[in-house]
Amino acid sequence: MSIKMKNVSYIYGKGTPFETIALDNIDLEINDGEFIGLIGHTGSGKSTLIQHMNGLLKPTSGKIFVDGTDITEHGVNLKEIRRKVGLVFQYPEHQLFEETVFKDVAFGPMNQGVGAEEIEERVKWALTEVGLDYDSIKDVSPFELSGGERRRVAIAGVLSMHPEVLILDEPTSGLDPRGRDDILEKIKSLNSENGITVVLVSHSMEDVARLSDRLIVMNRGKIILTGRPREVFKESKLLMSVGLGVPQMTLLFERLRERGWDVRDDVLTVEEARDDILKKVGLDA
Ligand SMILES: Nc1ncnc2c1ncn2[C@@H]1O[C@H](COP(=O)(O)OP(=O)(O)OP(=O)(O)O)[C@@H](O)[C@H]1O
Repeated sequence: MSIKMKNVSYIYGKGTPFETIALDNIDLEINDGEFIGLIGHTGSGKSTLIQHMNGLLKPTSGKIFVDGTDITEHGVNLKEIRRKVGLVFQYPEHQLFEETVFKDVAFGPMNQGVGAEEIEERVKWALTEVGLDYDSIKDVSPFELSGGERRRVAIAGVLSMHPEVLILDEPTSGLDPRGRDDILEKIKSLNSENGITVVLVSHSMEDVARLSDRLIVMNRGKIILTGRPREVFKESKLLMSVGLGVPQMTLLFERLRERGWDVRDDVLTVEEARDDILKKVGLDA
């Protein structure tokens, strides 16, 4: 399923002294089946952008088309759009509230009037997709689970709606390295095996470089760069100028060290650091 934005702007607190232009004339096209990595410095507009993709926020001006339907028009079935375009917020496990894992994952389809038998099938499928064992976890209270398991249950709660697009805002934050890799692998397979279009918001250059077909780089409410990871990382000076250079690379090196990699401390230039990153994520060919 495709998402298209035309001249989209969004202003928080319009007409007040706190007015902030969070999106500034965005033109964007996400194609069916793509895996998009959305990156940008804190406050660049990533969260605001993704909330426009399923109609949670309405643009101050501009148009948004989901599968050809203009979702900014009056009378559009936004409930159906939100089913098709699933949004996983940061720390989604904070929104778990039911007594059992089953009830939590079943909540969305139940609200849509899906029949009991199909709900059970969907819950089973969604929990399996995120790497949890249905039989042993379905009757457990989400509050008895580990942080990583709760995160998976929350993602399963969006998957049970059978979305065609899955948007995730920093789905790995706060997880340990193994938990992070495991969740990212599942997300990648939802894209490559099930054909779900994915938009992944991440501060990890390593993750987006490895997983995405295409990167979108935001700065101050604008898209300043888009392209295949290899093309985007070539623009090291531009990335540096918008605060996306050295700190992310430092983080990447820390992560690689955590995994026992022998990482040099003496990276002197951005170009060297970039080449190192490209090599480590296998994009140096
Ligand atoms: N509810 C709000 N009210 C007013 N201003 C807001 C609100 N939410 C975000 N902003 C402002 O809009 C701009 C874009 O914020 P947004 O949260 O979309 O950025 P982001 O790239 O997702 O940041 P982060 O990486 O920290 O999540 C920032 O200047 C932010 O301060």
